[in-house]
Amino acid sequence: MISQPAQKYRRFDAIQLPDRQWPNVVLDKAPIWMSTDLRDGNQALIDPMSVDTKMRFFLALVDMGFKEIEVGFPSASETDFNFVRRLIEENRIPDDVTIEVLTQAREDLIARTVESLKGAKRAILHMYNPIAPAFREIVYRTDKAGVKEIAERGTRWVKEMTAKQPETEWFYQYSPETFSSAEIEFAKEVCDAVTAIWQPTPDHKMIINLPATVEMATPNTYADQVEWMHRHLNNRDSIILSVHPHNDRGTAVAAAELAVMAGADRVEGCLFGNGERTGNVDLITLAMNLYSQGIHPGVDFTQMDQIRQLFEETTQLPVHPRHPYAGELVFTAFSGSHQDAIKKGLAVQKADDYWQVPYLPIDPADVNRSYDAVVRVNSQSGKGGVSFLLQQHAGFELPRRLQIEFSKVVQKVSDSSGREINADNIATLFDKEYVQVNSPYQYMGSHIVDEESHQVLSHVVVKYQQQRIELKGQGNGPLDAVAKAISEHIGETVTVADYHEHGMSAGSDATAVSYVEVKVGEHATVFGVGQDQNITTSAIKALLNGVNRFINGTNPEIVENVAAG
Ligand SMILES: CC(=O)SCCNC(=O)CCNC(=O)[C@H](O)C(C)(C)COP(=O)(O)OP(=O)(O)OC[C@H]1O[C@@H](n2cnc3c(N)ncnc32)[C@H](O)[C@@H]1OP(=O)(O)O
Ligand SMILES: CC(C)C(=O)C(=O)O
Repeated sequence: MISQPAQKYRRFDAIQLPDRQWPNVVLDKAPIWMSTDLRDGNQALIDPMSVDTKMRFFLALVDMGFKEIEVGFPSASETDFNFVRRLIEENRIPDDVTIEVLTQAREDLIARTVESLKGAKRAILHMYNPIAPAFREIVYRTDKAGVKEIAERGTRWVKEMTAKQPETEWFYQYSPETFSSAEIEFAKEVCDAVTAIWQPTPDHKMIINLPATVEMATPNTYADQVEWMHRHLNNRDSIILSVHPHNDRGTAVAAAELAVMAGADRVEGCLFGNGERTGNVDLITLAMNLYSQGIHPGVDFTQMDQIRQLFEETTQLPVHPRHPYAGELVFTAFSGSHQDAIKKGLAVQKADDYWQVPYLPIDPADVNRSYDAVVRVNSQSGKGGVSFLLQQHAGFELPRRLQIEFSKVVQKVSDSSGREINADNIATLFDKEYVQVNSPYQYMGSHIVDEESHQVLSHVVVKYQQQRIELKGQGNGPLDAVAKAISEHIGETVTVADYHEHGMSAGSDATAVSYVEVKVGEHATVFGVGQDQNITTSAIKALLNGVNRFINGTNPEIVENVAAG
């Protein structure tokens, strides 16, 4: 980069439109969409699509609900010509879909284009020629009158040649290419001249398409240009005003949205923003932005993952994992506070209420993504994410303090590996840490006697140092009685600080899970978790597991005491 960019680059001169109306417009319906994936998208690929690949893409676009599809540049290559022929001859174009093809304003190319469409029921013939100063001077070496004449002459050829194929219902689209950098009055002059030749009517409109062939300025500047044309074009009621934003400055989506507010009826673009250089405007983001505001876009991206796969296979281009609405990671939260808010939001979100889950602009289920993928855990995650995954994948509903305790266990593992830890690993870690803790006390069986005095007698058989021993205790409930029995054996008072339980699944396989927070002497509490078909047994196991964890982890000298008998 140079230190004085002003010596090399000029500021773009915005048009003057002080009475602009578009900032106050609220969008309440979708524009007409035109997919140019098979033309502008295709011409930008390293390896352009074959006829078969184009057919696969075309049929997918039809399934998504696109009604206007630019299928190629048939005068440019045999592939595109043959593709158009196949579409027509194999009757692949549904009655409510109109195909479009592009041509330069050259007689031979227009003739070949019209020939490619023989037998089509309906077609949009799209002709373009550049009109901006740099193109006039550098590419055409002509003046304004020269490029206007190219547009007029081309339109006359299109009119004459299409008239000779009356079995097709023809629609004409004209693009003053490089509109974004052209003098606005001159753009109008050329478009009006073309319109005067074609003579559209309100019942049979033509399309005037205003390309930001290269995105030149901020989106509000493009919106001003579009509003100016919308207000000044002749025969506006006979014109479908279309926009074709490119993404050179990374603001094509905003430019398209503001352009529609400024009066555009139609938007041309590509899936995932494919197209020349930095791409055409991304139709998926545009449509989903409308959807997220409660406006149905008229195209359907429910099968988002399949659409992404189709796109990647046919274009050989990867979709960025952060691509709005579609990327692999866009419904995923790693960070603790996000996970916490999402988990709470999902828990209270009602199916028939307005969507308001924090951090998720739309319901992932609407694009066939599952909640499972929403929360992912690494060293930036907190208790919310960990317990959400454990609940989703293994059914455990941890009490709050256990959530806090276990998330530290998970964080230790993810911190030391430096990697994401998935739901299966979390479930395994939980099982190992809290449930399968069979030493020094391994539960073998129990006998609980409920006396009339409301005192409970427990006899718990455990395996301890390779031997079966029986621990006996008396308390005012089964857990209390077992706690007393263990207290006696380890020589420290064991109490139950907190207790939670829930069922794990319905039917004959139903098991109960118990979470017992154990306090030994004056030490900090620890949790144990037990699972069993019998709820009392699950609670006793949880208590033993808590004591085992305490002995193993917190207080090794008790192990020695216990071992010494
Ligand atoms: C912004 C866009 O995306 S526009 C679409 C761009 N897409 C494509 O170009 C893909 C397909 N194109 C092609 O394969 C080729 O350009 C072809 C086959 C159509 C034509 O190829 P060629 O005849 O070799 O011409 P080429 O494309 O190089 O064009 C150069 C000539 O056409 C003229 N020309 C370029 N665009 C246009 C136009 N829209 N209308 C009229 N003439 C044009 C140029 O001034 C130049 O004329 P010159 O030879 O007298 O100097
Ligand atoms: C042909 C036109 C519409 C085009 O692709 C562009 O200007 O980007």
